[in-house]
Amino acid sequence: MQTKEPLAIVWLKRDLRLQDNEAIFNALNTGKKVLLLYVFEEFLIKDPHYDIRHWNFIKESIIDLNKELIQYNSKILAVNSEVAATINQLMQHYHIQDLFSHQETGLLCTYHRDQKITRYCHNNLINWTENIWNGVLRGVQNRRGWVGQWTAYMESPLIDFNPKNQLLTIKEIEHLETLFTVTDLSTPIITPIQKGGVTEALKYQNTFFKERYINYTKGISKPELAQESCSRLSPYLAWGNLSTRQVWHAAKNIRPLSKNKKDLDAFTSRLKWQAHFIQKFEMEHTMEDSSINKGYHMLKKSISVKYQKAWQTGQTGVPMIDACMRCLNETGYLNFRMRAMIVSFFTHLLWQPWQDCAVYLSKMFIDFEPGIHFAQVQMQAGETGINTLRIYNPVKNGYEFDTNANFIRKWVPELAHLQTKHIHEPYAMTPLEQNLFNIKLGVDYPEPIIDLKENRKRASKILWEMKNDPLVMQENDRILAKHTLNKSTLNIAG
Ligand SMILES: Cc1cc2nc3c(=O)[nH]c(=O)nc-3n(C[C@H](O)[C@H](O)[C@H](O)COP(=O)(O)OP(=O)(O)OC[C@H]3O[C@@H](n4cnc5c(N)ncnc54)[C@H](O)[C@@H]3O)c2cc1C
Repeated sequence: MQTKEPLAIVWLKRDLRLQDNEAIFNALNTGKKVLLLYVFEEFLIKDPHYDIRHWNFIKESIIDLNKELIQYNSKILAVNSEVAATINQLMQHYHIQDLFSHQETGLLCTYHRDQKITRYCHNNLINWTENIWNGVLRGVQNRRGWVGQWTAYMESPLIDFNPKNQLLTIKEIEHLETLFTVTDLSTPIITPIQKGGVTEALKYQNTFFKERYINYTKGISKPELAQESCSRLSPYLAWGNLSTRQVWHAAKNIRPLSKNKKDLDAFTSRLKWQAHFIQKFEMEHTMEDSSINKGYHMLKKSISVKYQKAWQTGQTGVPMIDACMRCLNETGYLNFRMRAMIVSFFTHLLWQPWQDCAVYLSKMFIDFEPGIHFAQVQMQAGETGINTLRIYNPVKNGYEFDTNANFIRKWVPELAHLQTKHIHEPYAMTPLEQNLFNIKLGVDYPEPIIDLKENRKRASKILWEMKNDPLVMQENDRILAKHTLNKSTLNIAG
């Protein structure tokens, strides 16, 4: 009987890079032949949190990796299948005892899939080694010592990619492809959404550290300026084209000569927030569809399809909200403050459940990262109990952060010809002014779908009262004990 050649498999997920990839490093360390595998899983493709834009980003990332892998005469095996079924097929040709991947802090459906894979590996005598993802720790009960461990992880050396002829060759992979439905990796060439891949990620990183970061704090809340002055690294971090540790090291390297250390430090502190929120989700996975503070489970809101549709499509009659939603739908990006504002509008002013808004936004954000996303949506909805309740006034935010209304002009072109004050508050125009400026509210642009002042009052009253509810307060203590960090440790200096 012919013996099969041993093969170690790297199951790529949200770690679509070769450098500083511990799963690949560990697989190569076995000394065996190594296959890099990406499985496009049907259950995830169909999951309501995901959109075609995410799968295109992943495909672009794989194409980019394949370009890099040509020099090693290899490529990624990308198939439409299930992970266990894929390994089963591969076992027809190879002796498989080793599977490597990063730990995933993902949706409940990926947790259940991982439980299945654990059983599968156990039954098939496969060792599944999962390594830490960006400093997020598994199985911890509280945050004692967390910052120290996270910092030590970030400060540790980057891992080099050095395959020494171990990767399966292109020819061998093409032979394997005959066993599978191979994924069609083609994607639209021109798109307003950030493209995936390490090459793109490095372009954003390099331009940011070269000059863009200088305006980081000045621009972070402004929807137009933030597009330039923020790093725009979030999708590359979320899908792992870059590890957080790579970005951390790059920031540290330029710091000694930087004349804008304040901006640089404001940026690197966000990298710590990233892990902080994902860690929270890792320790509180029910946050995907229930409020972390159980006291808010009694808060019931009735669903309005009309309101939700108007919000999703940017037709609420509140220009700043409509501009944000249209921009997000088209580009997959919004800066932090505007994300917070659209959540507040949906949950407070439209009085809709945060869960519905979380699902829609996860589809639209090209950087959808479950750990950050659910925690942030709940925080902005005011359902954590421990955070300050903020009900954003979209008109005030418009005047403050889009002072000349350029952002609204761009995304709500039907208002572009108006004077700035009318762009911010078109509903305040008299019939005579509407006539004069050639616009008819309710025809050319919607009247506001709600009364901003009244709805704000209602939300404020209910949510402030709930803060004193005994269960909310009891839950506050639990959350603080389990998840909070010393505030000063969230800022890094030097
Ligand atoms: C309702 C809501 C949902 C969000 N959902 C996501 C999400 O799914 N994925 C995601 O990456 N970010 C999310 N954020 C956080 C933040 O808005 C984005 O990370 C940021 O706008 C991305 O742009 P950037 O890469 O230019 O950020 P930069 O300001 O340049 O920050 C650098 C990196 O730090 C991390 N970061 C920045 N701000 C935060 C924050 N407040 N909390 C945690 N990490 C942060 C991100 O990884 C980001 O790429 C959400 C915020 C809100 C209010």
